[in-house]
Formats: sequence, structure tokens, C-alpha cells
Amino acid sequence: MATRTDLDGRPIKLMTICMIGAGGFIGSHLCEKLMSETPHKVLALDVYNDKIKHLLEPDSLPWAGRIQFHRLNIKHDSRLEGLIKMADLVINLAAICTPADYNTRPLDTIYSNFIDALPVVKYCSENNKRLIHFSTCEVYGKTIGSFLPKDSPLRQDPAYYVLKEDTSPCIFGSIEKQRWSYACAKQLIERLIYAEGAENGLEFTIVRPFNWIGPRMDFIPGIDGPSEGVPRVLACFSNNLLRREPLKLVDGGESQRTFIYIKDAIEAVLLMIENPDRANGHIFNVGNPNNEVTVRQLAEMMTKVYAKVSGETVLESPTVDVSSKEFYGEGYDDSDKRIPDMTIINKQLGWNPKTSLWDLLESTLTYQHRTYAEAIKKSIAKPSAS
Ligand SMILES: NC(=O)c1ccc[n+]([C@@H]2O[C@H](COP(=O)([O-])OP(=O)(O)OC[C@H]3O[C@@H](n4cnc5c(N)ncnc54)[C@H](O)[C@@H]3O)[C@@H](O)[C@H]2O)c1
Ligand SMILES: O=c1ccn([C@@H]2O[C@H](COP(=O)(O)OP(=O)(O)O[C@H]3OC[C@](O)(CO)[C@H]3O)[C@@H](O)[C@H]2O)c(=O)[nH]1
Repeated sequence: MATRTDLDGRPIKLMTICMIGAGGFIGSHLCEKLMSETPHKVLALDVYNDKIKHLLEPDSLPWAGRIQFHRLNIKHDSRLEGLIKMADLVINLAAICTPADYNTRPLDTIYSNFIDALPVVKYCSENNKRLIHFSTCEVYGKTIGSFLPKDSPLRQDPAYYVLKEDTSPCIFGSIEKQRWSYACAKQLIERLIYAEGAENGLEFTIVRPFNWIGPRMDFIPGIDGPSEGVPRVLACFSNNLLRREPLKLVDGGESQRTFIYIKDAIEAVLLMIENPDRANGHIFNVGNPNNEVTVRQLAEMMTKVYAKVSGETVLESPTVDVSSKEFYGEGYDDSDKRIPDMTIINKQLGWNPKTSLWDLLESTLTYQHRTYAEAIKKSIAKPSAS
């Protein structure tokens, strides 16, 4: 490999990266990128490795020896500190991060996103290890604009809805709206990391992903995950399309999101990894402000794209409305709108997202169809045991 240089033209030092949560959606793409495009070593920690199996086997892979999987639960495993000590950089992705869990398993959610992350921060601080911690766009909660009257002209003013790392407030609902257990736990761990930086000199970067989507996200219920499980919206809608069921729109599908292709987002993370002088001490929004849709529009676009890639016809009634209480249960609430401000990441790393929503859905739904269509057909054909 030719000498690789950072954004300031300096040679990039070879690193050993301890990646916690490496077996998940983002972790699998980050491992893939690090193996195929860099010479860095990865200590991949997770409870599962199904999504990175293709990187671990067979032994003849060009990167064999550069990625090592350690099956462990960071809640209770004495190997964690030793693995952190072996690394130059720690990336923490481990979390419960599916909204269906926030109001139904609030304790697990708070423990996972705050308590379980504490030893990671402590070991990094005590051993002078750089930390890239994955937080979330949900720390912003609701927009200021959502509290204005529906017909207020101020709702059109970006000052009332664009989310900025250094100035936007974090607006959550009441305590009984347990949806916010996740955002609140993520906010507190961000504050703790920031304080470790300020008081003890911890070198850190905090990433706030804005709805990264793509292949390998979550699971398809009844195929590679529990039949009653509720994954994030991409997998929910993929599951509906694969089964030829109407897509379920929660509370009318009026919430707005900006979706970014996982491969664009991973480029941003690689820049953070390899440009510590530009990334340390910063909190970065990572999203695609150009890909904003309502959830209803997302459903309509996914329906069209799926018809194109599968060759199947569209259902007569492609969507159905459900209440959030019916779909998620008591205590659900929602972020109304999520547009990331890109000033800081642009200035520090010169990064911009590239892929349009249509294009990213086309490649993702092609993957979903290729990976799951046969398995779903078989599962439907199989008479259920009664
Ligand atoms: N995907 C997104 O758009 C998005 C948006 C906002 C925030 N995030 C954050 O990014 C991170 C990764 O998200 P993802 O989408 O890849 O989720 P994911 O669920 O696919 O990955 C998380 C991984 O962490 C592992 N994990 C959880 N608890 C663990 C423990 N105690 N010990 C060991 N491993 C454990 C899980 O097994 C899983 O493989 C999370 O912190 C999440 O909050 C993601
Ligand atoms: O079948 C469905 C599933 C969901 N919805 C609605 O879609 C919106 C988005 O839902 P989802 O992708 O599940 O998650 P959120 O965007 O609300 O939250 C995530 O954002 C980042 C992260 O931190 C980690 O990924 C997580 O908290 C939402 O409005 C659902 O109600 C639907 O209509 N139908």
C-alpha cells in the first residue's frame, strides 16, 4: 500500500483500534472499510459476529490477522481494560438503539447507553487512549419550531429547526414519555466524556449520527431476528415490502427525517479516525440534510424502488395508518424533524455526503431483496405448527 497521508499531508500512523459493538450495523461497515482501504488493525468486540463473519473467514482473506474478534459483553468482562490498553484508539458503538426498546425496556436502555459506557470512558481516560464515542441525533430531541403554532411563519425559519452541535438546546418530553430514556442517557454520557476532556485531558470525538441506513441494518422479523421484534424503520418497511403487506405509518407518518447512506457516513468516520488533530475535542453531526422526507414520503419512495428492483407490482393500498400506542405502546413520543447543520464537520474534515435518497434506497433494497426474498417465500409456504 502506498504511504497514506492525512488532510494536512502528513503520513498516517498505523493504528490498533479497539472497536466495541463492531458486530452491529455501523461496526460491520466500519470494519469492512478499515480492512479494505487501510492497514490498521482492529480488535472487534461484540456479543455477536454474524454481520462481520465475511471479514473473519476464511483465513486466506487479504486482511487475515489484521482483524481479531473477541466475543464479550462489556457489562461484565474483565478482558475489557486489557483490550483497551492494547489499542491506540477506542471506538464505542455498543448500545441498545432501537426506538421500540426505549419505552418498553427503559432500564436496559439507560444501563446500556450510560452505565455500560462508563468503564469504557474511565479506562480510556486512565490509560490515555483516544476515544470516538457514538452518541445520536436524538440528543437534540424535538425542534424549537415544534412548539410554535402550526401556522406560525417562524416554522419556516431554519433558526427554529436546523440542529447545531454548539448552540441547539436538547428538548425532551416529560419523564413518563419513556421514549426519551435513550436520548437522555446518551446526553449524560456525552457530558461525562466532555467533562473528562475538560478536567483530565481525555482526547475524544463524539459522533451524532442522523439516521444512517443501508444493507445489514437491524433484522427482518422471523428471518434473522425475533418474529415479534420491531427494528428501525428501514427494516420495518423492508419486511412489509418483502411480505407484500402494507407499510405501517405511525401517527400518520408525519415526522420528518434526513437519511444518509451508510457508505457516505463511514467516509466521515474514517476521516475522524485518521485526522485526530482535526477531530479531537469535537462533536460532529453526521447526516445528509439534502435527503429530508416525511416518513410517509419514505414509504412511498421505498414502495416505488422496491417494485423496480423486485419486478413485483405495488399493492392497491400500499400503506396503513397505525397509532403510536398500538405500534410502540405507552410512553412513545417522537422527534418531529431532524436536519443536521454541517458547518463543523465541513470546516474540520471537509466532508460532505454524496448519495441521494433514491440511489441509496435502490442499492439497499436490491440487497434486501437478494438476501431475504427466498427465505421469506419459504417461511410463508411452510405450514405453521399449531
Ligand atoms: N444507525 C444509526 O443511524 C444511528 C443513529 C444514531 C445513533 N447511532 C448510534 O451508533 C451506535 C451503533 O449503532 P448501530 O446502528 O450500528 O446499532 P447496532 O444495534 O446494529 O449495533 C450495536 C452493537 O453493539 C453491540 N452491543 C450492545 N451492547 C453490548 C454489550 N453490552 N457488549 C458488547 N456488545 C454490545 C450489539 O450486539 C450490536 O452488535 C449506537 O451507539 C447507536 O446509538 C446509530
Ligand atoms: O414501521 C414503522 C417504523 C417506524 N416508523 C416511524 O419512522 C420514524 C423513524 O423511525 P426509526 O428509524 O425506527 O427511528 P428514529 O429515527 O425515530 O430513531 C432513531 O434515530 C437514530 C437512533 O438514535 C438510532 O438509530 C434511533 O433512536 C419514526 O417517526 C417512527 O415512528 C413508522 O412510521 N413505521
